[in-house]
Amino acid sequence: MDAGLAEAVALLPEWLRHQHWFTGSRTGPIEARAVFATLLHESEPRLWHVLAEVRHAEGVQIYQVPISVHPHRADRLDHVHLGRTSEGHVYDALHDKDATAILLSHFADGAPVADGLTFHVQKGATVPLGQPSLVMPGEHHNTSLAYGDASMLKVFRRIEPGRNPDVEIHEALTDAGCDLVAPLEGWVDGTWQDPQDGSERTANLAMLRGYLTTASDGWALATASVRDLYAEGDLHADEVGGDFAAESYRLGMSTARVHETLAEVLPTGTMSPADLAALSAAMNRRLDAAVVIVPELEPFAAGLRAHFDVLRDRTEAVPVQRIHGSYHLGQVLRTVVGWKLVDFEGEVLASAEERRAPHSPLRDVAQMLRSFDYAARHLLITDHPPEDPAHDQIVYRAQEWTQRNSEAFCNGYASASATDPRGDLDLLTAYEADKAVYEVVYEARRRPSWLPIPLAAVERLAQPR
Ligand SMILES: Nc1ncnc2c1ncn2[C@@H]1O[C@H](COP(=O)(O)OP(=O)(O)O)[C@@H](O)[C@H]1O
Ligand SMILES: O=P(O)(O)O[C@H]1O[C@H](CO)[C@@H](O[C@H]2O[C@H](CO)[C@@H](O)[C@H](O)[C@H]2O)[C@H](O)[C@H]1O
Repeated sequence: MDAGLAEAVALLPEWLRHQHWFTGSRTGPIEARAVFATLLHESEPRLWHVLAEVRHAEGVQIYQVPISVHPHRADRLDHVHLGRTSEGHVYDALHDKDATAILLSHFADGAPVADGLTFHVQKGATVPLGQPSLVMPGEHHNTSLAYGDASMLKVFRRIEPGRNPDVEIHEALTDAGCDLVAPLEGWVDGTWQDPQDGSERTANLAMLRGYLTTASDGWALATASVRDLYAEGDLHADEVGGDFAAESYRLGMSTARVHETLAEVLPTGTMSPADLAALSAAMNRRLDAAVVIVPELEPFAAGLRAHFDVLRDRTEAVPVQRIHGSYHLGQVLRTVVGWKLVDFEGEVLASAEERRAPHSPLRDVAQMLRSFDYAARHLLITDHPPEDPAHDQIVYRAQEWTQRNSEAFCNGYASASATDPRGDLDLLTAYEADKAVYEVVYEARRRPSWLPIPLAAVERLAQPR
């Protein structure tokens, strides 16, 4: 391996430990080695495209880490400085505008860049050459670059062999003419040899899609509405200026339409009674594992199990299809022409196989209902903790807000679909309870101060209906 590259790869473990998108164990030793590296640019900045195999306390994962090397320290990149090697200073290339311009230029070339790295452009798409890139702010699981307001390049960080569901679903919906997502413009494929058994592996590494201008994310809009409600403690959700129910209704309609198109263009099937029993068992297993990680779940376990066990006794099959998979208010953007859905990658803690599997669309609906509950309750933690005299009143208002928006969402969904999601309340509730259990583990690991949100949901869901 190139000596300068080897020195740069040696800097990765300490840096990875602090990246939000690193899903491995942050404590204990981390080791990294390049399984695939391509020199994309020779002179300043030297640009390496690297796939690194990363070993940590909980396992082995592959991460995509493009790095740029400058002979002199670049002050503007101080926040993404990995360290120094004999060749110069090493940076996270995705924050380096010189490097990201080079990356984009490879789409325009339209030819394989090197062994195992191929940039594809969708027919009719324009690559926004010359537009400077900006990393999308926020704590995300990948790194997305906006090139002006023309296109957005999403660079997947954790790489798993096979098609990435985000690319697969954007391609299917774009080809179907669906205008409820940003249109797919291109993608990057990588092929490398598995370091364990030498077999060839291929994966989607990045995705170029149209930039949605005038977009506000659903979480920001919904929580602004909740803030309005909290400020008027005596008024109900339908009486305050920032009522969100009409948006929730429209979001329900857009969700139903995306589900309908996905069912038209991607494979569908059914969950037989035996499959439902297996789903019930899987939900119970997830709960068992979660109770070990978060013992506060224990008092509610029996109540939750009742929702999962109902699925075991079903006698009729349930239709399944590709769905969003990790649906929440942060995954929907409100533009002047309506709601758009983003990020079809599925749940970050789920396996690649689970993320590609077909499910009932009710799973997405249940997840969005959980998100309404999150939006309603998250300010309780910071602004109205239990010791605040207004706490109980605000909790009541939060429940009203959740109920109002959940109903509006389901009404909107039912108006645009042959199915009212409340028609199968048992399955909907089981999915909600399963997601709440997932959230308990997610928050315990990543945002412990938010743990009361899913714990309150678990407590509510554990009561008999
Ligand atoms: N096409 C787009 N146009 C404008 N903003 C977008 C677009 N796609 C995503 N975003 C914004 O970027 C954020 C990150 O994108 P997302 O696909 O969810 O990445 P991640 O999986 O890393 O969270 C989204 O929450 C959204 O606010
Ligand atoms: O966005 P991802 O697909 O990576 O999903 C993960 O992160 C989400 C948090 O950003 C997490 O969602 C949970 O918190 C949201 C508020 O931040 C809330 O709206 C969701 O309802 C709640 O589940 C998601 O669970 C996790 O997989």
